[in-house]
Amino acid sequence: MVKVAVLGAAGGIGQPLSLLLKLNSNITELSLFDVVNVPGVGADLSHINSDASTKTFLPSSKEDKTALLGALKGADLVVIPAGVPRKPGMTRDDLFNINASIIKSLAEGIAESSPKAFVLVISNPVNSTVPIVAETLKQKGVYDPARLFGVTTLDIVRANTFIAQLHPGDSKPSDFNVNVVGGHSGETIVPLYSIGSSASFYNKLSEEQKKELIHRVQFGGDEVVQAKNGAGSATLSMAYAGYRLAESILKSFTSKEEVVENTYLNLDASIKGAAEAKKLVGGLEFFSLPVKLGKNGIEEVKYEILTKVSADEEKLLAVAKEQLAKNIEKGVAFGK
Ligand SMILES: NC(=O)C1=CN([C@@H]2O[C@H](COP(=O)(O)OP(=O)(O)OC[C@H]3O[C@@H](n4cnc5c(N)ncnc54)[C@H](O)[C@@H]3O)[C@@H](O)[C@H]2O)C=CC1
Ligand SMILES: O=C([O-])CC(=O)C(=O)O
Repeated sequence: MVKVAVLGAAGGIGQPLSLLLKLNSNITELSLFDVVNVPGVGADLSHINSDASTKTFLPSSKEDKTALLGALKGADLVVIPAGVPRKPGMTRDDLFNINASIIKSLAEGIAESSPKAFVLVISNPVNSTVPIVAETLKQKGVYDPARLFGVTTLDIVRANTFIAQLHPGDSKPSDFNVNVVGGHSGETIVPLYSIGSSASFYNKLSEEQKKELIHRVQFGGDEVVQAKNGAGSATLSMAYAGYRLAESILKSFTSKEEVVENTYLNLDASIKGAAEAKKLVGGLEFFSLPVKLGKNGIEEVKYEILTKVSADEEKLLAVAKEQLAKNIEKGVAFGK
């Protein structure tokens, strides 16, 4: 029995993400929460003849907390794409003022109704919203850092696609699983193309092409924001990426093989490898890195990758760390 709750289920990401989750045979119950339109989304999905049951929860007023608490009750995994997306000319940090309080109130609901759930945070700015959730759960005395995941999977998905596009004929996107570390906005996103199966392809590029490729991964979100021209940001590719992380987590419960994904996590000393990682990232409390997944959440941080980076990547990391420190501080201060 696996219950998954989607908070913000009627949105641009929430709808296709809920569709993908409805198709997952490991999920028995899908719980859809939003402040608008969610009954229609639920009715539509409920006709699909996959086995997960579908329930919807819509608050009757701003003060009504029962819908959220009902949606979350007994949830094993909670995915949060609730909040506002960017318009052209905005940074992810510009979303902080609106999304920070949305995230905080949702985290309070989680603390009350599903304190043991795995929480996957999609809402931007991820660099700050994840610390907000951590602080909120800490205050409520239910925080387990191994169960909190900032969703940065879209950066990896993009990094794989964009390098393959530079080598048409001799590679395809599915050949790659590029490590992208750091955070999830602009220069805090650091693709480590020099490591693993991407290295030989990356090394064939000119210096100019390398720079352009890294910039494209760091600012890939802007491409979609501009193309949508005021109608929002990435939703379909994001639903795919969020689903990939959720699916991997569920798979890790029963898999005999190691399941590893990248996530923006709290480098808390209770997690194996986190103290080593924290030292390597200059003491930052949050950072996206590959982690080993399992029944209890994040079982181990694969920090070794940080010891293998090239001199150029080291420079990118220095910039990322400086910006991340500010984003984390802002989230922690708000969460408190
Ligand atoms: N982590 C990542 O890689 C990515 C993150 N995002 C972020 O995801 C968020 C959602 O994006 P979209 O789905 O495109 O936006 P959207 O506006 O289409 O959908 C957001 C949904 O959240 C709902 N919502 C608002 N307040 C709520 C609350 N208090 N409780 C529950 N639901 C609430 C809205 O009613 C709406 O249905 C944005 O913050 C966006 O920046 C987007 C793409 C990639
Ligand atoms: O760019 C945005 O605002 C949405 C996002 O996080 C992404 O597409 O990576």
